[in-house]
Amino acid sequence: MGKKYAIGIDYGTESGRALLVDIETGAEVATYVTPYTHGVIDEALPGSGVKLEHDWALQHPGDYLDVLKQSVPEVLRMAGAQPDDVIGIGIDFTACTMMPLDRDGMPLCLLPRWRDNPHAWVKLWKHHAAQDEASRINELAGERGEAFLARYGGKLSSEWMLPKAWQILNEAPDVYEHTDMFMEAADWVVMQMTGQLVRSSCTAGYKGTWHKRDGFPSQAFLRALDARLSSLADEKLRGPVVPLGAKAGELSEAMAAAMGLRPGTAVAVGIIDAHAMVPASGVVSPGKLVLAMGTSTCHMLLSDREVHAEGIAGVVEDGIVAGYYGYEAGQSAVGDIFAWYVEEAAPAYVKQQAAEAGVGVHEWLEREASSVRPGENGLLALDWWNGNRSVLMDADLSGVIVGLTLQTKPEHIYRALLEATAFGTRSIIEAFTSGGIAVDELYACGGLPQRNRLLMQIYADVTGREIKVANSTQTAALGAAMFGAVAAGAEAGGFDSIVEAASRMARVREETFKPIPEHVQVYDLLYREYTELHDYFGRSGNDVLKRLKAIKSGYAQA
Ligand SMILES: Nc1ncnc2c1ncn2[C@@H]1O[C@H](COP(=O)(O)OP(=O)(O)O)[C@@H](O)[C@H]1O
Ligand SMILES: O=C(CO)[C@@H](O)[C@@H](O)COP(=O)(O)O
Repeated sequence: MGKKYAIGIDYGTESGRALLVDIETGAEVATYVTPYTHGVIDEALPGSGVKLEHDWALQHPGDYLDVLKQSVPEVLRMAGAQPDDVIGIGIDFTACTMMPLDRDGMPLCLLPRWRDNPHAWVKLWKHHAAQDEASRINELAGERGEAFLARYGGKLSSEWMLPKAWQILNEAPDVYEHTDMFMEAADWVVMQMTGQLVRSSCTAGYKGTWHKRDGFPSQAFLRALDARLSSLADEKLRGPVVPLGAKAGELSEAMAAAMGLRPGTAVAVGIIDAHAMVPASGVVSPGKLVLAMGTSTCHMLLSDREVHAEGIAGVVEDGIVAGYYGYEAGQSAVGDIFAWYVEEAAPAYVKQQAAEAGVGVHEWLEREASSVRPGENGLLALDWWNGNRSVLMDADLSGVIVGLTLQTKPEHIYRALLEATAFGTRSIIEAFTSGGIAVDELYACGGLPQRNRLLMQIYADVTGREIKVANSTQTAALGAAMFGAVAAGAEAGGFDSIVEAASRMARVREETFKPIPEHVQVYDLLYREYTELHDYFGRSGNDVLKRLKAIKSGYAQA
């Protein structure tokens, strides 16, 4: 029998990547990235040029289909694989990345009547303009003692489905009215491939406030929020919610032709990108915190107990691996903060010296920052460049750096930003442990661990824990491919469970990052200061960040 492959397609923030994986060995045979033509739309709509307000982040659904049509044939070509060799496809996606569809499943933004209306477009996970709606949902759910709230750490994020759908209703009631269904992009792409309306229990559970036994928030709650919302769950979020690991359907004739695959190939239920990385890091049992580190960081943990605590962005039964409660927490910006510094704030001489040294700006800054000892830069930063998703769950917060002097150098600031994200991760670990969920080991995956060794050493030093690193550089795509192999099933040459797939296809590197005791000591002191600053700016010690935002928003509305 010839080789059998699964394809994983990872839909990130800026691009989509297909990965062809050998099912027998987990070897990553070929990978191809298709950048989204329209990227992240955060200033003006393509075509019409309609301006967007602060905190908006949209995408073009056509870009997702381009990934299927370009990246998939390309990996087959690169590997010299035949369509019959591919037994399953899985996709992972950023979430909550949602869109309004008409009765034919067409995204409204693709229809001439709606394309000039920003609310007709895909709202990307980091669209943060629904904070008012999120705050009101949290307030009312708290007053009514709604059971769902506790599963989301006491606060829904403005990134989640409910605030985003309500923002559409508030600001564009005609778009809301015309919407037949709201759908996660992950589910929409699966529907394009298979023709089946299937909602993933992972996206619905973490981002749609859906629960295995209780379903979506009740009609009574939705009505109390806004009478016009009362049928949201029954109508616009309708459709079967299907568990992870299941087959969503089979590749249609038309899509098989477009993707260069065999019609009937098994297609898995979609999964959130970060969550796909858990089994792809070899983690299928409790106590192992997985840090999916990229543009943002998501922290995932399995447990056999359900607890509710501040700082846990979501707990979903069977949400990652069947049989366990899957916990998620997260930082809305990590790599994005470093990118901001490199692109917007690093002085020209840094870029010039990096170019002269023949290295990238990140690499140059990493090298310079490596010779700064912990605490030596005299700086401390709060990692809220894109708001705070755990522990405070507040998109209106913004970044802070204290301790700047005339002697401060770019590498000092860069290091302070790396450290700030590590402190943010430590506060999430402490939220888990003080909530009663054990964190015994740390696993890192995603794009960052492979790119920045200093960052990983700082994480080991700040957390005081050894960090294992997933072997794959495309952890999310590997996880998606593993789910594709499970959707195909053992009879077709795949697997019957994700646990089996992980034992065959996933592994960690031999090298780990170990904490350096002297660094740990200094970072313990600095973490105490971080916590002070965190509570001062984040827990109403001083609302200056919100007042600044209000003044800024005044200009946007003028
Ligand atoms: N050497 C580096 N050091 C720190 N951050 C980096 C480095 N190279 C890239 N980044 C950041 O990593 C992020 C991309 O991470 P990746 O995991 O590839 O993407 P995504 O999270 O969208 O899937 C970007 O925000 C980028 O700025
Ligand atoms: O919110 C989640 C997962 O819950 C992610 O999709 C989101 O943070 C985006 O992740 P990336 O950093 O772009 O991989």
